[in-house]
Parts: sequence; structure tokens; C-alpha cells
Amino acid sequence: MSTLIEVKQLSKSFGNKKALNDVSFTIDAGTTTALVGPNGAGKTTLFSILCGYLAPDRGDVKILGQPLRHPSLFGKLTALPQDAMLDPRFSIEKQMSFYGALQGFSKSEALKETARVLELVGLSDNHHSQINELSHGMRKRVCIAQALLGSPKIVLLDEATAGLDPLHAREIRSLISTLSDDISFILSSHDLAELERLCDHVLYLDQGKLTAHNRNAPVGQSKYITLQLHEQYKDALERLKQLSGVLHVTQSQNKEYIIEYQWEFEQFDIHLLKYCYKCNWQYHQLVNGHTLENQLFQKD
Ligand SMILES: Nc1ncnc2c1ncn2[C@@H]1O[C@H](COP(=O)(O)OP(=O)(O)OP(=O)(O)O)[C@@H](O)[C@H]1O
Repeated sequence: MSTLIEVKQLSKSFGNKKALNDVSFTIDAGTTTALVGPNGAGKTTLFSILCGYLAPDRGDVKILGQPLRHPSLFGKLTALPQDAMLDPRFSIEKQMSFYGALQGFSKSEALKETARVLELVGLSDNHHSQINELSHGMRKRVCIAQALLGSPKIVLLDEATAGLDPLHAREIRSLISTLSDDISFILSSHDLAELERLCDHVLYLDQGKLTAHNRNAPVGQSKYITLQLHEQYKDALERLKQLSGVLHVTQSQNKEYIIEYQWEFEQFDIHLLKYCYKCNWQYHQLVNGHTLENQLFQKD
């Protein structure tokens, strides 16, 4: 698997404030990465450095094997900033082809490229629409289309679904999921359930310090499954501990259990579901591994 981004010992301060403190990680091709962290953790600073908008104080960054701001990276890494704005005075086609021209496309190529990306985001019928004729979800899709101009390999999306209603947020998630076969996305969001569905690699930043998690990697000799039941059933914790193959069970929150089981146990999920059925428990959700929230915030 080829490495898309390699960051070594990256630091950035604003005055006395260490926004990024000795951050190192790699991102491989074909992964969708979540960038998670509380307010002020350093996410935007990291995005800004990767985009070349901000220079780091220290550290080494390679994107597609090249140093930051290398001319060959132009158009290969793009970003949708958190508060991307569209100009209400111009049609979508006009704005997009303008951005295409800034990327070096001729007028006719820019129009062709605009048509390509608008089709990708499902807005082929809206070339001539003005921004104020579009819903919030459609506007967000236009911004994503803008980030797709020139067929980038890496796209950074800062809070791509923030402020959208559940339906439009779902539309955007499904769009990202469809496009992620060809593009490696790095998504920053405060919505852990959203990142859970879309990402296989998590970068967790807190006060400028980073820990990385591979959500699919088995740990040691056991595996984990997170079970959410519909109700708080009597003795569920004790009964789950009795199930064959189970090594350890913790109750992470009301109605939710993290079950550690023997790694060689095949189809443990089916085994567990049959057990739920036998106990007359209705289950709400079954997630292989820890839920992202548990993985990041629970010490067990
Ligand atoms: N231009 C700046 N000048 C001074 N301090 C800054 C500047 N940019 C960021 N900081 C500080 O650096 C730290 C990291 O900020 P950053 O915006 O990267 O966090 P974030 O994780 O993106 O936060 P949020 O989730 O709230 O968007 C914060 O303490 C912030 O106040």
C-alpha cells in the first residue's frame, strides 16, 4: 500500500500556545481518515499546514512523496474549509469554471471539468442555478464539487456535514462513501457516529498531541464487538459473560456492552445474535471492534 501523507514530529505554536506538539502519522492510499478532537485541539492548524496555507515551526511533511507546497502537488490535494462560501451573484457553472481556470484549465476545459464534478455530486441539472436557489445540502455538494476539480488524490473536508439536517447530512455521507474508492478523504467532524461509518483510520488530537488508531486492526489475541441493546435487560452483563468464547465484558454505557472474545472464534457476531434471540433481547446495533467513542474515550 503506498503512503500518501507522511508527517514527522510536526510542531506549530501561536505565541505561547502549542497548537501542534510533535505530531507524527502516516496515511496510506485507499483509507478514509477521521481527524477528531475537542475545540482548539489543533485540527484546523493541521489542515492548514497540509494545504500549504500555514508554515510549520518544525517537522517534516511529505505529501505523495513531495515536500509541502511542491509545485507537483498543485491540484493533487484540495480542501473544503469549514466555512466555505459561495458567491450569490454568479451561477454555479460560472463559479466552478472560474475556480477551474485558476487551476490552469482553459475556458472550454474548465467548463468540461465543471460538468464532470457536478455530475459526480449529483448536480448535473443545476449548472445555471444561482446559489440562493439551492438547499443547504446542495450548496455543500457544490463546495465538495469545487474540492474535486482537477481530480485530486487527497481531499480534506472540515466539518462537511455541520449545520445540515439529518437527510442532507446523509446525502453528503453517501457521496463521500461513493467517491472514496478513488479519493482518499480526511474528514474532520465532531460527529463520531458519522466518522464511525465512513472512516477506517482515526487521528485523535488533543491539545496539539496526537494518538492514531487503526479501527480494523486486531489487538493482541482477542477481538472486540460492541453490542447495543434496545433496553436495559435484567442480568444482561452477567449473562453475556457466560457466553462461550467470551473473555471479558464491560458495560460502557446504559444498554451498551463491549465484549472481548477469542480471536479465533469464527462468526462470533452470529453466535452473539443467536444468543440475544435466545434471551429474548432486541438488539439496536452491533459494531465490530469498539465504537469510535469507546475507543477514544474509554480506558478499559
Ligand atoms: N492564528 C492564530 N493565532 C493565535 N492562536 C491560534 C491561531 N490559530 C489557532 N490558534 C490556537 O491554536 C489552537 C488550535 O486551534 P485550531 O483552530 O487548530 O483548533 P481546532 O481543533 O480546529 O478547533 P475547532 O474544533 O474549535 O475548530 C487553539 O488554542 C487556537 O486558539
